[in-house]
Amino acid sequence: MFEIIKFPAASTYSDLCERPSLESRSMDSLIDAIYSQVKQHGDQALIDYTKQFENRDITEITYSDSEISELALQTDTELQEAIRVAYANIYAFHKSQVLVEKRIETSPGVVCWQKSTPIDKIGIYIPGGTAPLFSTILMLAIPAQIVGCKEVILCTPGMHPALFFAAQLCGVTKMCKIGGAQAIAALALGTASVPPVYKIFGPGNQYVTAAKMEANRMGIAIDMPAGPSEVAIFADSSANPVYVAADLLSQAEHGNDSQVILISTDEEIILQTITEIKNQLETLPRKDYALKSLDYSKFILVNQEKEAIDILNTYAAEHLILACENPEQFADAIQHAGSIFLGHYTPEAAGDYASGTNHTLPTNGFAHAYSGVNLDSFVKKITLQSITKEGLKKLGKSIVIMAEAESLQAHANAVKFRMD
Ligand SMILES: NC(=O)c1ccc[n+]([C@@H]2O[C@H](COP(=O)([O-])OP(=O)(O)OC[C@H]3O[C@@H](n4cnc5c(N)ncnc54)[C@H](O)[C@@H]3O)[C@@H](O)[C@H]2O)c1
Ligand SMILES: N[C@H](CO)Cc1c[nH]c[nH+]1
Ligand SMILES: [Zn+2]
Repeated sequence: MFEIIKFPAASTYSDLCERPSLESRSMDSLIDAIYSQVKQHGDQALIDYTKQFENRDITEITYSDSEISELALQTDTELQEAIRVAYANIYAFHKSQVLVEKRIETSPGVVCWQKSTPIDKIGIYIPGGTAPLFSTILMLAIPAQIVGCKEVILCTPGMHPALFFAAQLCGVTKMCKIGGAQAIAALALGTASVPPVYKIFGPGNQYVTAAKMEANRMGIAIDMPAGPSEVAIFADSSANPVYVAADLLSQAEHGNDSQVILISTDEEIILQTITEIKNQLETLPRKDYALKSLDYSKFILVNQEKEAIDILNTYAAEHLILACENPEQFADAIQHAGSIFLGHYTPEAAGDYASGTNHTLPTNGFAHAYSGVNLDSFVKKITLQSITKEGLKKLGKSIVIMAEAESLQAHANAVKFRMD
């Protein structure tokens, strides 16, 4: 579990960058069955699955407004204040991402621009199987609130009062008592109680992820194929092993299949971090999850920073912490990662909760192609253009030549007739 891999002697890039395998094939028939039951039996299927998978009895699918208010009020006042602090920072960072309209005259008399409009109906999944991740509500409902999504349907199997407090604060319009693949199927297909949505957001376990992929195959947009949480840390000799160990454990405690990786140019830092992990594990309530995911962890000793950079760019971590002397310079060399945390006082937990950035990020190497959730995830961008008679006269010749070369005479005519 705590074996040190000496790079490059012992391993190839692909060995080092391997993830815990996700059992997606074996899941297919379960997901098909869940979708087909939800399609046929609607709310009743949701009630039955909630009993079967969670041993929870529900009679209604949605919470009433008064239930939400009563449960929200049970949130500890100190926690309410902490959530408000996080809300303000997340709001400010996401508000700064609003599209500023720019009209570009691409050629004389030809003006093009973009506007963004909200996705009217979205579903947000908030994991609640083993930990009530109310912070994820802030990450998904605040941007939706900023852009003005009309309906925000939240599904969670969790019951923590802060889930209800955060949902109220962020203007969630409907809250459902359901979790797992059945909740995603309900958002995709719609039932009497759950409206079908255009896009589904949110992380979750392998059942949730597989159900989101199925929704995507049906033509419903999803934020990204999110999977088990992961963190990679680069630590040089300036790093503090107590902090590094705490950061690694902060992801390892998420779930059995989380993956944590430490890369260092200093063997002593790795050894001290391993000792610290063992110490800190002793008092962790979720020690069992952390221990399991440490099975997938890697401790890699490199000779120079360049090797670390190459490994990290191949791995494309969901979170990358740079516990080194020159984090800005190091970050400049990173091309693939979900979110980067610079310096000894920037733990990933800050971004998980309250610094302002979004914590819904691409895992499993998807950071090679996907961005994390941001304001753009909640809008569509519409392009607009306006051309004057003079503008069309000038540009028209090129359009006609291209249209005729593509054998599309009607396209050419649409321009020609206006030029004549
Ligand atoms: N990538 C990210 O941004 C991110 C963020 C936070 C959490 N996560 C991940 O989210 C996950 C949360 O998982 P969780 O399990 O705690 O909560 P969850 O809410 O995702 O899943 C719980 C649901 O799974 C369903 N389920 C459980 N066992 C089942 C079975 N045998 N068959 C069918 N359905 C079953 C149940 O319906 C239950 O409601 C973790 O893996 C964590 O790492 C990822
Ligand atoms: N680290 C998780 C994303 O991978 C997000 C989270 C929520 N709460 C704590 N952490
Ligand atoms: Zn976390």
